[in-house]
Amino acid sequence: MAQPLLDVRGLSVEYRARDATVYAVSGVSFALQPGELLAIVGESGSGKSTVGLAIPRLLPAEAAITAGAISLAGTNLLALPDAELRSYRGRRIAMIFQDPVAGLNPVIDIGSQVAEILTSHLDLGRREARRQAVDLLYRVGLAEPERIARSYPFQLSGGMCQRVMIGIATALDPQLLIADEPTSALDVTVQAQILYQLERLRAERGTAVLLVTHDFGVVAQVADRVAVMYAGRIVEEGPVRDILRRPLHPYSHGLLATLPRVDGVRAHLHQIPGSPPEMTAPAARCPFLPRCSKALSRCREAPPPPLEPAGEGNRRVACYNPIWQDTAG
Ligand SMILES: Nc1ncnc2c1ncn2[C@@H]1O[C@H](COP(=O)(O)OP(=O)(O)OP(=O)(O)O)[C@@H](O)[C@H]1O
Ligand code: NI
Repeated sequence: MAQPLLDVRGLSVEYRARDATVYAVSGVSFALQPGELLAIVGESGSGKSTVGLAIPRLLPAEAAITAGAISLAGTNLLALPDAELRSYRGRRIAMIFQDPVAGLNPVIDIGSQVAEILTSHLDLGRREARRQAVDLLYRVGLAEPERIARSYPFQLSGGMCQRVMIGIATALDPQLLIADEPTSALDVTVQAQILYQLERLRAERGTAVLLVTHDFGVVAQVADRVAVMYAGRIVEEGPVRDILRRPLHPYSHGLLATLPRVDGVRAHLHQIPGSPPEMTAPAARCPFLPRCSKALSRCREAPPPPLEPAGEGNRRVACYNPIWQDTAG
């Protein structure tokens, strides 16, 4: 296969607080092709956002990338000088987050905020930037872009603000959009509209999207592939359809078993008995072991590495005793 757009290999991230170190991400690897939408799904604290923030090197000061490599179109982002990295952000890699209002300046009208990203990176006059800003607002599905451009964030709904954020994030046609829980704060109808925007972006502009979510319903709607995270590791990765139909890791199996089958009901992932381990020491055994009904003695010896099950091209599972049966229903 051609060189992937994004290649994350063996990424490990620690947070170093005064009294403890949190091993937030351990040996995470995945690749993303242009125009592909990969979802990272997992419970709160599993390390999803840490992975998303590590890519454009936006982790807080107490975080350290202790192992691994991250490359975008062949360029090693971890070795990129700060000045170059800054020009990568926005231009090649963009991010959107859960709270769009927090990302907007409350005292500047929307049109100026969108125009600002254009004029700061491109050689455009004010008038032309404003015109392109209005175009951009239209492109993200805002019906009255002229009026929206004159509005202030408090005059818009959360869904409209998230559309504006998608417009700002994609104004410069980035190769990669990292979207961290972009719809969690929105109600279900609006959520679907925002997901549709992401879907269009990658279909029409070939933008690769890394979508961080705790919601398997969201994954099922838009992702091509999914990486399931548990306690800082990817426990299973593969095409969404395959994983939904036949999850191999006992954790993914449990997650999907708790998913309501009725459409429109939002599923959350906190329903497997037990809780994830503290991540204050490097894992010496499979982190899912205490909650696993299928554990073998070798699961105590070391965390299982990602394995490619025979006959399951395109899939990886970090488990010595995967489940080989379809989900019921
Ligand atoms: N600044 C920090 N200092 C110390 N520990 C942190 C810091 N940020 C995150 N952590 C810890 O790192 C682990 C991974 O956090 P992260 O935010 O990446 O998880 P997440 O999967 O995105 O969770 P959520 O769904 O709640 O957003 C958690 O145990 C979290 O408590
Ligand atoms: Ni998060």
